[in-house]
Amino acid sequence: MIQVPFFSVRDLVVDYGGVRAIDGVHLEINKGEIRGLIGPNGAGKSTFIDAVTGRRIPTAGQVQLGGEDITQLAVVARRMRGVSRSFQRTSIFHDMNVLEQVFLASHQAQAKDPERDAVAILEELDLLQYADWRAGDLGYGQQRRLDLALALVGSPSVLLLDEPMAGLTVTESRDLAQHLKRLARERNVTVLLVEHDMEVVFGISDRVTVLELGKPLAEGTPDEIRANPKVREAYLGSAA
Ligand SMILES: Nc1ncnc2c1ncn2[C@@H]1O[C@H](COP(=O)(O)OP(=O)(O)OP(=O)(O)O)[C@@H](O)[C@H]1O
Repeated sequence: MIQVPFFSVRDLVVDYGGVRAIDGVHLEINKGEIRGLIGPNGAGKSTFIDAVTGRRIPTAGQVQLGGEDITQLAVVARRMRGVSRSFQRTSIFHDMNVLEQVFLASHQAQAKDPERDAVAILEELDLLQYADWRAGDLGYGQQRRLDLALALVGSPSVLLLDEPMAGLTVTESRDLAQHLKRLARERNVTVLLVEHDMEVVFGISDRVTVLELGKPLAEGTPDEIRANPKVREAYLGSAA
């Protein structure tokens, strides 16, 4: 039996005026898979996430979810179909308390029972003990976990994470990575992880795609990508 990929992007092209930021990217991800997306600065990773989530309509190509073409849908319509994201910088509200903002986000995402959804997510991310804290009083590692909580409300089926470990210590990064891996498995979420911390990407991804100047350079298991001479030359350098 042929398995139809749960999530696919076909021949994607994205231009910013005269700059071609994504130039023919084709990518297929199975349900529940964690896919790492890496590449040097300016490779097009954030642009790729913007095009998949509807923040930027592509010049050409298609985005499909569960066989449905969602390329022309607006951000909110995609979120309702289960496409969620986090941003490079945290998008939390510092003056609002933790539970309140996860509850509101859950309500907005039209979860069946927003309060139950919010409490369950906070518990899974070890944040429930801070439920009545002002978010701005949390440590930075906890704030990034709150970011992940906000992206997980309403049980999305696809989660696109743009550098969720940015600014974290090594211990905090490893901790967030383990939470992410467990949540992806338990909730059967398909994850696209853009991250500069290679240990995290290689440690939790099922497969890794490498972009260079908007084009796909390589795809494979973490071991295959580590060993790929093209990738080592273009990106990982002698540190690989
Ligand atoms: N709003 C914009 N207007 C014009 N060009 C842009 C815009 N945003 C990004 N670009 C260009 O598109 C290309 C891809 O940028 P993008 O931010 O997607 O790369 P990235 O791989 O996410 O980089 P980084 O790792 O630094 O976040 C770069 O050449 C960048 O300069």
